[in-house]
Amino acid sequence: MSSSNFLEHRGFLMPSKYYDKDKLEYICNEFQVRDHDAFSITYPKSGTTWMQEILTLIQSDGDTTISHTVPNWERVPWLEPTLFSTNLESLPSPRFMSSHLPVHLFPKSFFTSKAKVIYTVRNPRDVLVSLHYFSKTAGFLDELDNIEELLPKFLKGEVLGGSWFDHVRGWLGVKDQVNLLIVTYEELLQDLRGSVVRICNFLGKELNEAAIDSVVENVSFKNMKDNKMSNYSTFPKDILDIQKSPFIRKGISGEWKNHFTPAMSESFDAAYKEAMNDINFKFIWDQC
Ligand SMILES: Nc1ncnc2c1ncn2[C@@H]1O[C@H](COP(=O)(O)OS(=O)(=O)O)[C@@H](OP(=O)(O)O)[C@H]1O
Repeated sequence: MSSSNFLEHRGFLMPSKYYDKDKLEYICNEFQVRDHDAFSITYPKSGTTWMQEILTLIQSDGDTTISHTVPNWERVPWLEPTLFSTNLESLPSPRFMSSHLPVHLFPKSFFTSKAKVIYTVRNPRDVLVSLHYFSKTAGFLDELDNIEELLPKFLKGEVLGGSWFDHVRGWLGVKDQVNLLIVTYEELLQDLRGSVVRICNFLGKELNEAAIDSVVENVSFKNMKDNKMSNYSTFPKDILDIQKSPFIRKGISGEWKNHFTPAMSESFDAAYKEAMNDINFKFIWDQC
């Protein structure tokens, strides 16, 4: 992943083709968040697309018409890239939007609003593996054959999204000051129904049992993999070529164990411990 592919803006690294500083500054300083907005925020490869699907189906009371006819990037449109054309300002409330932004670049108006953030986090070891496969798919990333080469770059934050540690620490740092729900990818895997109910409660959205059943069924790995409006098969191939590696690829936790050597694991653990030492929050993967 050559650094020349990236735009670096105040610690945030994104493909220079699809991000620019002016837009990032506009989003941070001028974008007007509304009280009824809800944002899905993620570090890349942490469950973004999964959460987009969950939010779409919650918003439609489990009706699949939209999730089967409108691509995910239009259903829960992106805040910061220049790649997509949705005019967020003209969308009616309540708006559901997606973002990879670190907290220090997020719209300032959010912090004085009643808007909500769902922050989805995933074991960074699995994020790294997922990113490795994504680099085969994404035309804007240099493919790295070897996860071993990617690991030091990931630990230094020289990858898509910048530093995982800074991203997670930043959002955790405001969790008691704003309307923020932390959801882990691993919780979604372990208890999808319970997680959907928790998200509904957070959003103040009442769904009956049948609607919840429909959300859970339609956001399953298999159904999303088969859904052309979620699996990126309709996306321009020069940007994402899912023939090279599927976007909805494996969908499990703990895959890192098949890819990390003991030395890689040791170096990851040491960096993790140092960066997350003073965080007063235990993730599910911290217990094992
Ligand atoms: N329904 C469902 N169930 C389980 N896992 C799922 C699901 N949908 C997406 N995924 C997995 O999420 C990974 C992609 O992450 P993101 O959507 O955050 O990628 S991106 O940041 O938008 O590029 C990627 O993970 P890996 O399989 O580990 O590569 C996807 O397979």
